[in-house]
Amino acid sequence: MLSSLHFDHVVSTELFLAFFFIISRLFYLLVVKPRQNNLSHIPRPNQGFFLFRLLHEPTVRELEQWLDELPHKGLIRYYGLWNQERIFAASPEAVKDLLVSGAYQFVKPELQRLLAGNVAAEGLLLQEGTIHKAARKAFQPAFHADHIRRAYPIMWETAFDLVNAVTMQTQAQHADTSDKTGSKEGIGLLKPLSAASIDIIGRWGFSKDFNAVQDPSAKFGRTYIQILKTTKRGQGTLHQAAIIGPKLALQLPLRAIKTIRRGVALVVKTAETIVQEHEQSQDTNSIDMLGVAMKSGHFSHSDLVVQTVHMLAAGTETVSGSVSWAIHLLSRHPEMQTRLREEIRQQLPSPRSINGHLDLQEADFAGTKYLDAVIKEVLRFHSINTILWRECVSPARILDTVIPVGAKVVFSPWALGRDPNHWGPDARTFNPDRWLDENREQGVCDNVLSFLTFGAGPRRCIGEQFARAQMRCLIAGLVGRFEFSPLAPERESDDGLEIGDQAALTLFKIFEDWKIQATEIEGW
Ligand code: HEM
Repeated sequence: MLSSLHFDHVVSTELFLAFFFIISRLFYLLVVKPRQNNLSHIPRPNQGFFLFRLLHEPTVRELEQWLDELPHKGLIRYYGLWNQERIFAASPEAVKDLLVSGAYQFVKPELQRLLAGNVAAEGLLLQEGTIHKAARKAFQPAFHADHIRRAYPIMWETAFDLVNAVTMQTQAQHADTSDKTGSKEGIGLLKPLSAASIDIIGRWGFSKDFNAVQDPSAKFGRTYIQILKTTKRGQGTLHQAAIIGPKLALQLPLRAIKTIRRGVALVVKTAETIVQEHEQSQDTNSIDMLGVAMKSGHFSHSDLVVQTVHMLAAGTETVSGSVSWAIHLLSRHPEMQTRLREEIRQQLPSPRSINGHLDLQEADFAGTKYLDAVIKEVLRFHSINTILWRECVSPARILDTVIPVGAKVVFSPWALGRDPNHWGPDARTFNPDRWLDENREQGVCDNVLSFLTFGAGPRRCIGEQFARAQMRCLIAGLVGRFEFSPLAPERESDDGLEIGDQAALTLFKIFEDWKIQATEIEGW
């Protein structure tokens, strides 16, 4: 009896100590640690009592609001999930210190490496230091202007496939509604757009025809679209995963995680086959992206497999998402859409008219000034990357502030690209003409580092010109042939929060059920 009492006493003391330890640890992590650095001079917005926002990670909307309302000298400090401190590089000068001079002192944080590494593999985007520098140098020739120029016929051919796929959807929709009320259901554009970006990188990058647009049931394209697809429920799960920590979340027996793992296994297997085929090929003049990277002699077999998986991820959703934004915005501005269609029809041959050899070249776009202005404006107004992250790994300076090791620093292509301080009072208006107006004071913006849609410095997007070229072809094909209009204009806005998830950690993810009305316009 006595020993049992003694045992109970010991257990309850241990429980009490464990409880006390957990509470003090939490108190230290949540309350003491966030205040333990010398960054308190950086202005901070009023975010309310910390217990009420413990599970909230501020969205790009909040960053934009703080840019407007909080007097600052280029840095803003705020608290995110679990009261963890973030330093927001809020001016082009601060961004320069972060991304240009401090490119290798600020690395991609663990969260991003874990999430991206599970889908996109540890390729160029996630490599650091000297390993990154050498890999980047080896890849650079593959993205040279001459090499991108050769991609135009491939991209135009894919745009042609895309136009046909959308035509089939609109015809099927008409057949469905012909005997009913004629109600508008719209078509889903995201899937064929994702398929087009998969086909383009397959054909240009790896000499591989995934045939994802023409055959939506083809296994590779179908699986890849499934991995990257975004639903409201899926985004909810992702937010919960961020709360409990991605390491733990990735171990949970969730259906979404199993689907992603299965999908990624197929992608890795496909990449392995692609690399093997290249290694066995007798064609020593191979000029696709992988062939050029192989010629550098820098990469081992397994490096090439990783980089192949990686390029597929980096170069698909970003492009399909940005084209989706373009179509959404043009659908809301019919006068701009008509002007663009007229230019496309005047300057470019219809994909239908060039039977057999769809041989469009970069030079054909010499006269499409308005198309290029629309693309620039879409990329500025709706950067697909909302907030990007860094972690300080060696003491560094941003402006006049010493940033301690371990600090999380963010920059926001979305918010800075729409900041009236750098783009003028109409910064939050979609206006492609700003890129054509030679009379604008100070040019389009006062500092090139206010445009961060492709990042900046030595880690700037290597695929930028390839992405811009794809946008030219895909938008020209679609707008040349179809008139797009919103399904429910009264519920939509240029900001487009209804078509995707702005709270996603890095990318603005377009929902797979986003629909739009498309009508074929004869004559091209
Ligand atoms: C509209 C389309 C695209 C956008 C908006 C975009 C945006 C970006 C941004 C912002 C970064 C820098 C990320 C950071 O600093 O944290 C980046 C890096 C990168 N992008 Fe893109 N990208 C696009 C298309 C592409 C394409 C088509 C490819 C390749 C096929 C590609 C490959 C990469 C790679 C490999 C990196 C890492 C570069 C490095 O760290 O050296 N991207 N991209």
